[in-house]
Amino acid sequence: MPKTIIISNRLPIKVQRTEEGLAYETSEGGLATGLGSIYKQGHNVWIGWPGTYFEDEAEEKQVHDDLSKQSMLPVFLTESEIRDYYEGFSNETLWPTFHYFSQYAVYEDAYWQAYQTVNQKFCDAVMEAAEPGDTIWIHDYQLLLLPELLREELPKSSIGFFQHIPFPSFEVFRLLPWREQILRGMLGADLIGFHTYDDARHFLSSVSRIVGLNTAQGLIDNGYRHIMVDAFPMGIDYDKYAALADSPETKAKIEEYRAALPDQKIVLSIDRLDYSKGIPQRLQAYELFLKEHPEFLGKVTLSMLVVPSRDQVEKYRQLKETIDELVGRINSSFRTITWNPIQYFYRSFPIEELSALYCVADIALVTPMRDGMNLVCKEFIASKLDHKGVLILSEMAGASRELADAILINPNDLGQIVRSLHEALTMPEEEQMLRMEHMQDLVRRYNIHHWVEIFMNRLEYIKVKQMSMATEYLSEEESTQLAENFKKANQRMLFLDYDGTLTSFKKDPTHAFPDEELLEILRCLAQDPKNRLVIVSGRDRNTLHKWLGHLPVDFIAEHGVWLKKHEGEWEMLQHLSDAWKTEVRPIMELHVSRTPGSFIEEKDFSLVWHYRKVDPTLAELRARELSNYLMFMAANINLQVMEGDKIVEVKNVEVNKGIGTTRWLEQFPHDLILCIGDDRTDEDMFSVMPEEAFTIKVGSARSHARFSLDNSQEVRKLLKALCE
Ligand SMILES: O=P(O)(O)OC[C@H]1O[C@H](O[C@H]2O[C@H](CO)[C@@H](O)[C@H](O)[C@H]2O)[C@H](O)[C@@H](O)[C@@H]1O
Ligand SMILES: O=c1ccn([C@@H]2O[C@H](COP(=O)(O)OP(=O)(O)O)[C@@H](O)[C@H]2O)c(=O)[nH]1
Ligand SMILES: [Mg+2]
Repeated sequence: MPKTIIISNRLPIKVQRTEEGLAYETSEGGLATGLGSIYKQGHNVWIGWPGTYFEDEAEEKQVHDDLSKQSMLPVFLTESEIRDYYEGFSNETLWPTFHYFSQYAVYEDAYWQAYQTVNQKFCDAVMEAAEPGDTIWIHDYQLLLLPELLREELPKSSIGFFQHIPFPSFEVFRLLPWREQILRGMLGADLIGFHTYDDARHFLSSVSRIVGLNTAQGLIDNGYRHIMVDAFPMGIDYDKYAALADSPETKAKIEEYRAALPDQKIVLSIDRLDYSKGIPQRLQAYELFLKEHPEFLGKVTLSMLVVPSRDQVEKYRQLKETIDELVGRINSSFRTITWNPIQYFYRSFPIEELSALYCVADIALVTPMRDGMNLVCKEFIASKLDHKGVLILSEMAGASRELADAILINPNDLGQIVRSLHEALTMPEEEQMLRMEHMQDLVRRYNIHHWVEIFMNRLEYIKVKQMSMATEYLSEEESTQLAENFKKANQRMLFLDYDGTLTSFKKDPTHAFPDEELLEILRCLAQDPKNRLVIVSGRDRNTLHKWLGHLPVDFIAEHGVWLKKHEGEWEMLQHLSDAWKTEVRPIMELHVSRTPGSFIEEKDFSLVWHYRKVDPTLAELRARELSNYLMFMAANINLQVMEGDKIVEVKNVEVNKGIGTTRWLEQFPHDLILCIGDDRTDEDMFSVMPEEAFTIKVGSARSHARFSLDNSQEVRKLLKALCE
C-alpha cells in the first residue's frame, strides 16, 4: 500500500548521549510537537536528523535500528554539516531573512554549499524509502531545495511542501544571493503551503518577479505542471491537550503550583530562545507595567519558560545574555522577601508540567516580533477546561489571523502591551469565558488532523488536475493512426502556427523567413484540393503575405486580428480600437531607453516589447517590471498582457487564436483536423478544437494539446509524410 513520507530537518525525537547510553527525548518546537501525533498512522515514515552528532558507525547503527522500530529514518549530519547547513545557512541566513531580521543574516558561500549538499543527502535518504505511489511531504526552510531534487528523481510523484515560518515580502526575500535557486527548489513541489494568506501572497510575488512565472489565482504554471500555493493554518492535537489538562498527573502539579504561588495572578510565557519571539520587549513591557501599576506589586508573577535552542549561533548566545540581564535587573529592583516578579526558567519542561502551567495561568503573554504560527497560544487555549483566562497575542504571529478574540498587540508598542496586561488582569470572568469559548471552538475544529486532511486533499486535487492536462509524445502508433485517418478524409483542415512550429526560433525575427524545404512542404499540402491550410500566427499580415502569400494558403494574422482566405481579401475579425496605443507606447519607449538592445514591434492592434538581444539578467528584471506595470494599467482599458518567448505583448482583450480558428471551423465543413503550435498563444486554439482533432504541441511544456513533438524538424517530417 502506498505510504506518506514525512521529511523535516528535525525528527520528532532527539537522541542524547548519556552515561547510561543513548537516551531518546521528544523534540521541542512547533513542527515536531504538531506532527508528532499523526505520523505513526499506517506504515508512514518520518525522515530527519536525530539532533546530535555521532562519532562512530556502531552508534549510528544503533540509532538507526531503534528509530526504525518507531517508523523513523535518521539522516546523520557531520559536525561541519551541523555548523554550516543547520546553524549556518538555515539559522544564520534563512531564519533571520524570513523573520524580517535581515540585518542579522550572514551570506556565506560555504554555508550555501553545505545547504545544497545536505539537501541532496536528504534526497538520497528519501530515495531509499520511496516506492511508486508514495506521497512525499517535505517540511520547512531547512529543505527548500529538496522538492526539486526529488522531482528530478521521481518526475511523476506527489510532492507537498509546507513552510512553517513566515515567507517575507519580495523586497526582503530578494536580498538573498541565492533567491532564484531557492524558489526553483521549492517549485519542485505540486502543492506549497504556508500558515497565512500573506505568506502565500509574498511567495507568489517573489515567484512572479524573480522566476518570471505566471501566478494567477494561486496557481503557478511552470510550463510543465500547475503548482498550487495556498494557506493552511496549522492546528494542534486539541483532544490531547484537553485530556492532559484533566489527567491526575497534571492535577497534582496544579495543586503544587497553586500552593507555591498563593493569591498570585500568573502571567505565562513559553518560547524557544529566539530573537523572533520578542522576549526582551516582553520583559521591558512587564517592567513598565510594574512601574505604572504599583497596585499589582506582590500580586502578579510572570512565569517565563525559555527553552534552549540553537545556542551555538552567536545571535542566540547574545540574546540569552540580554534576557539574563533584563530578568536580573527587574527582579532585583522589584522583588521582596516574599515575592518575585519573574520566575525565569532556561530549560525544557515535560508535557504534564507544561499542561499544569497552561491551566494555572491567568494570562498567556505571547509577543513575537514574527512567528510563522505559534502553537503555544493554541495549547494554552485547549488547556482551559474552565474557559477562564486571557490570551495576549502579537499581531505578527500567524495565529493572530485566526484568534480574533485574543487581545491583539503590536510587540513594538510597549505602552499597548502595558494597557493589555492591565485589561487582561481586570477583565470580568464572563468576558474571559465568552472570548475563550470562541477561541476554543476554532482551535478544536481546525485541529492538527483537520490540517493534515485538507493539505492532503489539496495535494490529491492538484495531481488530478495536472493529469487531466498531461500531453503525451506523439508515438509511432498515433502517427500511423493520423496518417490513416488523413488518407481517408476528404475535407481536411490544417491549422499551423508559424514561428517555433514550422521554423525554429531565430535571434532576429526577420531571419525566420521560410526556406526552400518549408515552402516545398506547404506547396505540396496546399495544392491538394482535399486540404485547407491555415497559417495561424502572431505575426503582422504584411510579413506573412510577403513570405507565403504566393501559396494557396489561408491566414489568421496578429493572433486573430486579420483573417484571409486564399481566395479572398484581408478582413478584420471585428471592429477593434487601437486608441490605447497612445498610452502604452510611451511606457514601452521608456523601457527601451532604459534597456539597451530591446525594441518595440508595432502591429495593428498590438505592441510588442522584444528583449532577445538584451543581457539576460537585466532583461528578466525589466520584463517583469514592464509586465507588472502594464497588467496594472491594462485591467482598466480592456487589454491583455502576455509574456511570451523573450517578449512582452499587449493587445486587445478580444483577440486570440482560438476565436480566429473557430471562424474557420464554423464556415468550412471538415472531417479531419490537424492543429500544431508551440507557444502560450497556441493554447487558445488547442482549447477550442473538438475532442477528436489531432492537436500537437511543439516542445515539452504542459499543454491543452493531446500530443507533443520535440521541435520544428519533427513537425516538418510529419507534414512531409502526410503529403506523400
Ligand atoms: O529544530 P530547531 O532548530 O531546534 O527549531 C525548532 C523548530 O522551530 C520552528 O517552528 C515553527 O513551526 C511551528 C509550527 O508550524 C510554528 O508555530 C512556529 O511559528 C515556527 O517557528 C521551525 O519552523 C522548525 O523547523 C524547527 O524544528
Ligand atoms: O519545554 C518545552 C516548552 C515548549 N515546548 C513545545 O514547543 C512548541 C513550540 O512551538 P511554537 O509553534 O510555539 O514555536 P516554535 O518553537 O516552533 O517556533 C510547543 O508545541 C510547545 O509545547 C516543548 O516541547 N517543551
Ligand atoms: Mg509559435
